[in-house]
Amino acid sequence: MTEQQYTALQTKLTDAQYLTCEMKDELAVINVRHPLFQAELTTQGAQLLRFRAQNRDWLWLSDKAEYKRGTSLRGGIPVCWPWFGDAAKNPAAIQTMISSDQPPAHGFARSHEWELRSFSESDEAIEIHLALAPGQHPSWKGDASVELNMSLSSAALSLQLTTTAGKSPACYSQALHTYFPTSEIDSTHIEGLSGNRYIDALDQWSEKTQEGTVTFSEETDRIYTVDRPLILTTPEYTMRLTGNNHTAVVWNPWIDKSKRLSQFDDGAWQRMFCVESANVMQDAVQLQPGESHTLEMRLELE
Ligand SMILES: O=P(O)(O)OC[C@H]1O[C@H](O)[C@H](O)[C@@H](O)[C@@H]1O
Repeated sequence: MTEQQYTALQTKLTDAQYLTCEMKDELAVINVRHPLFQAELTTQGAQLLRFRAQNRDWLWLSDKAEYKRGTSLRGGIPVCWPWFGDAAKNPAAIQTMISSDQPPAHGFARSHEWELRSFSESDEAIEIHLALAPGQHPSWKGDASVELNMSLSSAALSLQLTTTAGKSPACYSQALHTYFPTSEIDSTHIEGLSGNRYIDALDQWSEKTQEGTVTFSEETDRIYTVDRPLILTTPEYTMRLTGNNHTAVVWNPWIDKSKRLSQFDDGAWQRMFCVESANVMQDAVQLQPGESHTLEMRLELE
């Protein structure tokens, strides 16, 4: 973020009651200190890093997270857009939009600076609206724009990621890559996927069917078909995850991959898991010029 952008951010927040900003190492951070909940987000990537309400941390953030320009922080909710994961694994229509030989994993939105467009505050809730300006992304030929709305309250955390096609059609995949905390991965499970098809990225991308509850006992990297609310249970909490997406990625790096991950403690796989609200593979989005699509996700403690 340039000095000019940071000054603009400070000016926008001058009259805010519960929002302040500061520089943490290389990144601008917005702190939310509401009587009922607290949060922290970076304008880079429009990444929510922490959310605390009802005496619980709802998101996991790595102890080794680095506030560096051009790199997504490990934890919170990175925004993956306009492709998910390895670009080469995306549908052909998405790959043709990419103009780089070495496209970054999960697209570029998570490592680019976003702009705080507006916010609103009340006794119960705060809304924060951020946007990534179109036309400044060397690795992509598209001209679509993307905006993220965060709705924070003590009852629910909800995000809406809206893409609007420009003058040309848009085809993209995306995910709100949520990191959840747990004190014990062995006692953590996900309900709501039984009987659903999934692609196992760790078994040559073969298709399988989920039988019963999803538990973690090895490295896990799967793209599930979703058709109902997901219930996440850890020793500390039960959370309900809903949305309008038809795919979700479930991920835990387990022991070996943890050692290779950036900003990640070797033992951190025991204390986190990801359930990513996504539109990937067959659920990728196609828009005609001027059309919009919104990916919605909502979290509530049970
Ligand atoms: O390390 P990152 O680029 O942030 O990716 C972290 C993880 O994201 C997703 O869950 C993918 O399915 C995984 O294959 C990947 O390892």
